[in-house]
Amino acid sequence: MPSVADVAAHNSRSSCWVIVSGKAYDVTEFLDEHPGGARSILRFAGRDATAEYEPLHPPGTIESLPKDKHLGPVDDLTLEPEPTATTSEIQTSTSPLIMTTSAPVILPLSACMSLEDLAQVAAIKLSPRAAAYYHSGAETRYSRDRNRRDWSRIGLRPRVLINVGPTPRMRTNVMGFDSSLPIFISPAAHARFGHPDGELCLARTAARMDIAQCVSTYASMTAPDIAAEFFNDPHKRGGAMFFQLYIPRVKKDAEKLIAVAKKAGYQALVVTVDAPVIGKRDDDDQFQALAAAADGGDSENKGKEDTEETLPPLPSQEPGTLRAAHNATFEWSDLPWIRHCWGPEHPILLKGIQTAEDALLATQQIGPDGKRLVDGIYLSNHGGHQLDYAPTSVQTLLDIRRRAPQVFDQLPVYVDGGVLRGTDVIKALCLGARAVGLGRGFLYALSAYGTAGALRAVQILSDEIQTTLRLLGVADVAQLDERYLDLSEFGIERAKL
Ligand code: HEM
Ligand SMILES: Cc1cc2nc3c(=O)[nH]c(=O)nc-3n(C[C@H](O)[C@H](O)[C@H](O)COP(=O)(O)O)c2cc1C
Repeated sequence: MPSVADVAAHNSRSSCWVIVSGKAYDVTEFLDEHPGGARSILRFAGRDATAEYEPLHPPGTIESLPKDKHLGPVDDLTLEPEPTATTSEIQTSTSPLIMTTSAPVILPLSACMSLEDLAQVAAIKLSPRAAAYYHSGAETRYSRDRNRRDWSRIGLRPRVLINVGPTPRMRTNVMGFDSSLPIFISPAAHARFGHPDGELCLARTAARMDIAQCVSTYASMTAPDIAAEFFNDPHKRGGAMFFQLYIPRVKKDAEKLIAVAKKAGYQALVVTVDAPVIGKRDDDDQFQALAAAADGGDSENKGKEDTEETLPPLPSQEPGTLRAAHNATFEWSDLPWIRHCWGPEHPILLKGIQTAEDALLATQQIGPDGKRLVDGIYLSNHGGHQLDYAPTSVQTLLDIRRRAPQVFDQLPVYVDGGVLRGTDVIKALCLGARAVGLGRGFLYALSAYGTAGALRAVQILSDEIQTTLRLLGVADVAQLDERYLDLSEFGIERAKL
């Protein structure tokens, strides 16, 4: 049984032991294989890494190391774990607060009237590390910010004196599954950064509010545990469970992920195609660098000034890290392989389509059985996390409408990016989307108030969608179209009456 002192003696790249949940592991050989990069582990060489490791990795992750690397329980864990920079008040150069308030008051849930309110509570509650991760955007953050802005550049044109009845119809079909609302939960990694129940909060919300949840490959809980929470929820009214797949570098790993998702009962596969490499998010990278510096640098360079020799590589230059962990060779011709692994019964969506050209190509992918390989396209720029200056979903919707309008007749189109209001959802539907996903909206809601926060977010959106429909004079979301929009800010004028 190793002692804390034994572990502390293995504090370098040449011999690196860490403690996680009271047990010691030899991670020396694993360092260069770690998708989060060697440096993120080296910071904890010879120390307790639980606080950093735990919210990021699903249970069972470190247990998958070869058995001979399990060194057993640490016998004198009476020592207080060292505080690490994870919990300190590190702020990146852009201080990524979600929203600034002159007086940071935590609104009670009952007083949260919008998703912005929930985001404001989250901004106060989230650790700086989590705020950096959730709020970050690629490079100049242009795409992230434009996502939100573009919805506000579209005006609404209400028709009056129309009897829409007391409750306009909001139900729709999302990937073959009935949904109480034209919204769904976009896949987002690391929900346990925001709340200890992480993705389970969202699974309960999907089940109880009868909407779909798309679970990330990098969820902080296992895909089977999240699905079990959804399917066994005692208050379940409906909903659906989709699995989001990043194609890993090793094809066999993709096959394993798909097999696990199928076995767990996931009902649609959402293949993310905009991430052959992870985007350059300065806030995130800077946070990690500041945290390492606050800890005194990695064990080999502790206390030393940054010099040409000691300067750590940029995250993308570390071998095998997250930036390079995805399969950069995946292409259209691989879709039959994905369909083969996933099987014919359940739908496949491509997430991250950003041009009319690719939307059209998606409709043209035909399998050996003569059927379409893809059942829907999902327009997204990944919340501005991937390619900076990539188009917003509004721009891509307009691009498809102008250059390949037949796409809308051939495949259902889903969108996300910058959506926080019922009016945003309505605008997307008017432009031809079937349903709209929210990423940060749900991350902030669960970070603010766990399951109750996420449930509240759906209630708010439902209320806003319903109010908007009534004020527009529309009785059913299926009746929405471009006539209800003012697109003059995009240079699109209406024909004469
Ligand atoms: C015990 C010490 C460990 C620490 C401190 C640690 C830390 C981290 C950090 C900070 C990231 C996020 C990197 C980013 O988002 O930029 C990460 C990602 C990752 N780690 Fe670890 N890790 C540890 C062990 C492991 C082990 C043992 C495995 C697998 C056997 C693993 C698998 C992964 C994977 C797959 C990711 C990428 C997906 C994700 O972002 O969740 N990690 N890790
Ligand atoms: C913190 C965070 C994590 C994300 N993780 C994933 C992921 O694991 N897989 C994925 O396909 N998309 C991921 N996305 C992108 C979302 O699915 C979605 O496209 C985006 O959040 C929509 O923009 P919004 O956050 O403005 O709603 C993530 C986005 C954020 C903000």
